[in-house]
Amino acid sequence: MSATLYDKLGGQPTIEKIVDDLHKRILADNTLKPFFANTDMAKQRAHQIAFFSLIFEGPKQYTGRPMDKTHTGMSLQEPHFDAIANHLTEAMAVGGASAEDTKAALDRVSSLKGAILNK
Ligand code: HEM
Repeated sequence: MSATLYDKLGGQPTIEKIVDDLHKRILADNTLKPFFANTDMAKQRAHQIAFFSLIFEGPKQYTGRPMDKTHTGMSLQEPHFDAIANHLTEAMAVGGASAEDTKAALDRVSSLKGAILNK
């Protein structure tokens, strides 16, 4: 059996590192930061780690809401999505992910774009 993307990335410790770096980048980005003004970032961290585990074929531990319900009413536009995708790409590079694994991860996240933008 071939390794899952979750395993190839380095499992839970790497996903945690990537999410921490991603959240640092999001909160340092003035176009994104306001969206998270009322968000409990500790809870968000746990949900994001669990969500990536789910879509990268790691352990199924996600108990958050589906992507369309979560992001409804935020008036999210394509540039918001692209900004987070770019921060994720950089966080993955810093986390030591290969270009191939980063592309595979971004492909999965991008397949959720319609749901996240509620379009
Ligand atoms: C790029 C792909 C994205 C993914 C994979 C993603 C994933 C998630 C996940 C897993 C949650 C937690 C859901 C829950 O707790 O039930 C969440 C919440 C949230 N997301 Fe996203 N998201 C994305 C894009 C965005 C964008 C572009 C924005 C706004 C700029 C955004 C803003 C938020 C906010 C504000 C919350 C927290 C809502 C709350 O406080 O309850 N997300 N997202």
